[in-house]
Formats: sequence, structure tokens, C-alpha cells
Amino acid sequence: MTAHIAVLGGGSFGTVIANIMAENGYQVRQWLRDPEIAEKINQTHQNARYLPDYSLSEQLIASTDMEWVIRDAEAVFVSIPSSSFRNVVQQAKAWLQPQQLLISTTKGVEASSFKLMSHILREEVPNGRIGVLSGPNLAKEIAKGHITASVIASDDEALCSRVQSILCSKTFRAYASQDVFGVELGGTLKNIYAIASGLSAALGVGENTKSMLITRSLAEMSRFAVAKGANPMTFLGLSGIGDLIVTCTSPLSRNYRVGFALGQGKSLDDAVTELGEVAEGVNTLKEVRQQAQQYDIYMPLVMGLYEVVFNHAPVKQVIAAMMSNQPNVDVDFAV
Ligand SMILES: NC(=O)c1ccc[n+]([C@@H]2O[C@H](COP(=O)([O-])OP(=O)(O)OC[C@H]3O[C@@H](n4cnc5c(N)ncnc54)[C@H](O)[C@@H]3O)[C@@H](O)[C@H]2O)c1
Ligand SMILES: O=P(O)(O)OC[C@H](O)CO
Repeated sequence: MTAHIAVLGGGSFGTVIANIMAENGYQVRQWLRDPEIAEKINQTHQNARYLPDYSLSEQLIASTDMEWVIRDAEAVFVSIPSSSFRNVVQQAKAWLQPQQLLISTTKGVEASSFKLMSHILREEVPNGRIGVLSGPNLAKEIAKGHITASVIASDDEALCSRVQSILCSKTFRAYASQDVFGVELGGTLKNIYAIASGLSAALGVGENTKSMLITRSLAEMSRFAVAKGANPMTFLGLSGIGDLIVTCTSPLSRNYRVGFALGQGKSLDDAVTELGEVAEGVNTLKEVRQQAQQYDIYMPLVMGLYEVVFNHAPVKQVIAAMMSNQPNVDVDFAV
């Protein structure tokens, strides 16, 4: 019997990657918390809560039995929001084996510790074969069959090539990278700037402004990466500029939608509640601002957005203050 693939998490991204692999011919077991939803998925082959109208392969079986899902799986994809990621991995540890491939798809940071998800995997499963999947991957577009590319990052080359062959299909490509930190950092930071982009779109800004915002976001991300010892060149790839573009321009992005709602005058609580799904950028904004202050990293967009999102500062006042800053060099991290 060939080994199956496990996916932890019943949300939109866990479901689309589980289904890609099932359609590629693998037996896939997807773990989720809610027995009613699991039963519904198995009966209807749809995940109506997150991806209505998306037909799931019969090779994908949902279950609340974590042991059954993980035991003897060849690879385990963890697609759980960062707020619950460590908790779920701690539950999973009882059945994880060192030879299994363990891949995070989560683009967030642990509150207060500033640990990315691969750090958590390394701490909880010290002898694990660990990777990170990240890129411009709106789940709802993948569900519609739009051609999509992602990056599998690991220092374990065999893991990268195995994940590439498990995931690649007629409409999905996975490129490899050995820069786990850079890939993961890009996917995490871009959510902050998607909130800023959604907010500015709601204010009716022009195309010049949108372009400036995305490009200065990349400059700010790169400055942060250099200060934290990451390689900013990785941001030139799919997991950096690629993901920044899609998340800062698409109303399908949950982070963009939170920003748009804020720009319409809604409160943060209302924006997040109406969304009903995870918007990692809200916590990431808080954590990155703290890091920027602690390590004295110049991040005017993060600082300004924080004031708007958490301190109710008037957007016009924040923009006016930013516009009065002395413009510095364009691509400063390369100087
Ligand atoms: N949706 C996308 O387009 C997309 C694309 C790439 C990466 N991601 C990343 O994937 C991660 C997961 O996102 P998503 O889109 O699947 O989120 P989602 O909001 O669609 O779903 C989250 C899922 O996690 C489950 N969950 C939350 N806490 C849990 C816990 N303690 N135990 C068990 N299950 C729990 C929820 O029940 C839900 O099924 C995020 O970090 C996101 O950044 C999402
Ligand atoms: O919907 P978002 O804002 O969480 O973005 C989803 C993906 O990260 C886009 O690549």
C-alpha cells in the first residue's frame, strides 16, 4: 500500500492543496476539528463553508481523528492559522515520525515570540524534515483552476523535489528554494502591506499611488529582512514580490479586505468579524512594529498603518506626516 498524504486544517488553503494532491492521484487525509463539517465533506465532496461550488476529489477524506490522518503519512502539510499553529503541532507530535515530510503553509508569526512557523516546527519536532510552502496563492483562484505557482523552501533538497512532484499539476507549479527564512518572511510580511493597499483602495487612490505603495512596501520588507539576517534577494521571487503583488491588488485577499473595510470607516473588530476567516496581517503588523522599534528599523508604512489600525489615527493625518518625511534613496538595501 502506498503512503497517503496528510493535511492539517479544514480552511480554504488546506482544502485546495489537499484537493490538488488528491487530483494528482494521492490518497489524502484532511484533519479538521468539526465532525459535522468532516462528515459533510465526505458525503458531498465539497467544503461549503470555505469553498462553495468547488468539487473535491473522492480521494480526499476528511476526519477528526488526527492519529488516523497522520500515522504512516508520507508528508504532513500544516495549514492552521498562526494563532493555533503551535497548539495543533503539539497535538500532532504524538504521531509524527522523523522520516515524514513536514510542511507549513501558514503565513504568519507567533504572537509575542516573533517566531515563524518553521521555527515552531523545528522547536516542536527537532528531528523533523521541515519545509515551507509560500507564494501568490489565493485559494479561491486555485479552486477555480487558474494557473498558479508557489515555492517549496527547505534545506532538505529531497523534500523539495518530492513536494514538487506531489503538488505539480496542469495548473499548479511549485518552484524550489533553499532559503526557508526568506521565503517564509516574504509570505508573512506582505500581509501587512495588503491591509495598507486595501485601505488606500477604499480611499480611491490613483494608480501612481498604488504602484508607489507596493514598491515602497518591498523596500521596507527588504530593510526588515536585512536587519533580521534574511536574504532580501529572495523577495524578487514568487514568495516575495509575487505574493506582494497578488495580495496588494486582489479583493480576494482577506488582508486586503480588512484594509478596505477600515478605509470605509469600519472598526477593526467589525472588519475582522465580517471577514469570518483569518487575516494574518493584523497580528503581523503588531509584531513587526514591535520588532522595528526594538531593533531600530526604519519602517514608516508599518508605523503609520499601526497608528491607523490600532490607535484610530486619522488616515489623512498619517499620510500627511509620511509625505513630510525626507525622501531617502530608492533601493537602499543594495547601496
Ligand atoms: N486562503 C488562502 O488563499 C491562503 C493561501 C496561502 C496561504 N494561506 C495561509 O494558510 C493559513 C491557513 O489559512 P486558510 O486560508 O486555510 O484559513 P481559513 O481561515 O480559511 O481556515 C482556517 C482553518 O483553521 C482551522 N482552525 C483554526 N484554529 C484551529 C485549531 N485550534 N485547531 C484546529 N483547526 C483550527 C479553522 O477551523 C479553519 O478550518 C494562513 O496562515 C494563511 O496565511 C492561505
Ligand atoms: O487572503 P490572504 O490575504 O490571507 O492572502 C492569501 C494568500 O496568502 C495569497 O498568496
